[in-house]
Amino acid sequence: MESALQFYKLILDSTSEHIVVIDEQGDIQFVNKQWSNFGLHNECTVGQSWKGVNYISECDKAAAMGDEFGAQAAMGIRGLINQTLPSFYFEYPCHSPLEKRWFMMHVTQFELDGDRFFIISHQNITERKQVEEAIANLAMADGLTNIANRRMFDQFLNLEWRRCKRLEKPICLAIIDLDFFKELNDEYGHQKGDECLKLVANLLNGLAHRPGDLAARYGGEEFALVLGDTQLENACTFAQSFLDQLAELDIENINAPTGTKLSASIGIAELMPIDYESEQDLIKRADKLLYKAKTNGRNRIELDRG
Ligand SMILES: Nc1nc2c(ncn2[C@@H]2O[C@H](COP(=O)(O)OP(=O)(O)OP(=O)(O)O)[C@@H](O)[C@H]2O)c(=O)[nH]1
Repeated sequence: MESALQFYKLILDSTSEHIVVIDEQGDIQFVNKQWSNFGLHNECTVGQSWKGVNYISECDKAAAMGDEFGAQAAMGIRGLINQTLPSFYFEYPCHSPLEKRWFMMHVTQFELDGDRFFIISHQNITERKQVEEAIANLAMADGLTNIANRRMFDQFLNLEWRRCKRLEKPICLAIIDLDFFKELNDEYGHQKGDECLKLVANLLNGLAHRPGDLAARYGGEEFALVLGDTQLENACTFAQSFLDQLAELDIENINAPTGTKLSASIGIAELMPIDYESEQDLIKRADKLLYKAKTNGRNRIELDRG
């Protein structure tokens, strides 16, 4: 009997999952070695001295301190205890100061001599999450310039528009189009054109500092700069700084009818989202202003406040 118990304990201690078993009140009845070790290495005192500890109360305490994952865990476990859920599973981040980590929590149950017990296992799924994040980033980045692509731009602008609406703050959008880029491609080749697009993307990305800012490739030789919670005057300063830096790069475009260097035209619109239907109003305005900058001679900024 003793050796059979030892046998099963060794199996549970050898698995990579962190396992804890609780009773119907939430009191911990068993933990495996991985669970204790995780507590030990993460300054969690419950890991070693788990006897008499109520797991659900620990989740509730974490939830009360603002940990939404603690709240979710407690809700799932209670769902099994109340028999409103057959099993429960969720994924949560658990980052340490040194590394990003994610875990999957899975709760199942068993009965012994009329008593119900609940097995809560935690599995490290960091590698899978990292792959998912990398794929998501690839889907959001422009393949040539590595800045945000159109899809990312659309999502970001929608979120930022809604944030500024809630805050009753203005939002600016600058659409930037390189002048006579066809002439540059035709004269110096497509590869040189690609290099220029990367340089331009770098300049714009350097201007997007705050969490509400985003530089994106909007189309072929068109870029966009979203500046949330920003006044038109400040957006104009950014745009002028971009034109100055582009001029400093001194990129030849010998056949451009307006000069011999690569330049850009910019349309900037500022709107208060609370006064408008959607972010499409902002795009339409910035587009119109870009058209105005093109027809007014290029290498310039046209701006307007709604
Ligand atoms: N090298 C390169 N060129 C691109 C890329 N995407 C778009 N283009 C080129 O950008 C040029 C855009 O031409 P147009 O729309 O006529 O615009 P433009 O010559 O810049 O003239 P304006 O905008 O009127 O000043 C075309 O020659 C496209 O082939 C790209 O990824 N790489």
